[in-house]
Amino acid sequence: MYIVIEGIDTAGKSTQLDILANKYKDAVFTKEPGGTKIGSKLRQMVLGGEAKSKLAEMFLFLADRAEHMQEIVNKNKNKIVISDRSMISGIAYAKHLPLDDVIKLNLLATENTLPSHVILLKLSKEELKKRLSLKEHDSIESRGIDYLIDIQNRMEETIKKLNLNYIFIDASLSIEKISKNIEDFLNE
Ligand SMILES: Nc1ncnc2c1ncn2[C@@H]1O[C@H](COP(=O)(O)OP(=O)(O)O)[C@@H](O)[C@H]1O
Ligand SMILES: Cc1cn([C@H]2C[C@H](O)[C@@H](COP(=O)(O)OP(=O)(O)O)O2)c(=O)[nH]c1=O
Repeated sequence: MYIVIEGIDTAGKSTQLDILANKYKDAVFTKEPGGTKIGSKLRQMVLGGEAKSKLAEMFLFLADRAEHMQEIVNKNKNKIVISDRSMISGIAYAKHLPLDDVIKLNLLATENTLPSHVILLKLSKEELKKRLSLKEHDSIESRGIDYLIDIQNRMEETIKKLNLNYIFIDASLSIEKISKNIEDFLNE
């Protein structure tokens, strides 16, 4: 199983991953960007906002993704792998490029491996505003509310287009309800 949890910043991914970590003690928990040795360097570079070119930024994420796929996901095929973000973020955040082109680049980076289960936590604009106001922003988050809602829509579109096995969950439900929905989905 290769399970990914997706959602824009503050959707509640880390909160649900903490709960999953208690339930799936033998699973491999990982993240993009930054799940590998070189990935942690790429993460620092990309989230620090050093890249002036949007294309350069996307290729840094793609380099991270290729290494992560080979070293973490593919090397643990006999285990449950649960990842904070995936190619779905990669495709959705590369908003300046046509969806089909970015999908092709991402499939190249992942050697066509797709997640077996996708959990998308979806925020309303109002809830997103509330949550962002409580948080210190990195260079990507500080691009704004409408930007992030657009990304969320692109995540939905990507998941449907790739024909993935998914659940969309209202991220403003209680933490317990969300966790129950996730559990039911993974046990289907
Ligand atoms: N279901 C929820 N209802 C209300 N607040 C939540 C919920 N899930 C998470 N939060 C809060 O929202 C903020 C962002 O959650 P977090 O899990 O860090 O999101 P992400 O990892 O997606 O950025 C945190 O302050 C967290 O406590
Ligand atoms: C995986 C990925 C993330 N991102 C963005 C989404 C986030 O704003 C940021 C890093 O995500 P994340 O690790 O969720 O940050 P945080 O620790 O602050 O929750 O990078 C992309 O732009 N492209 C990508 O391919």
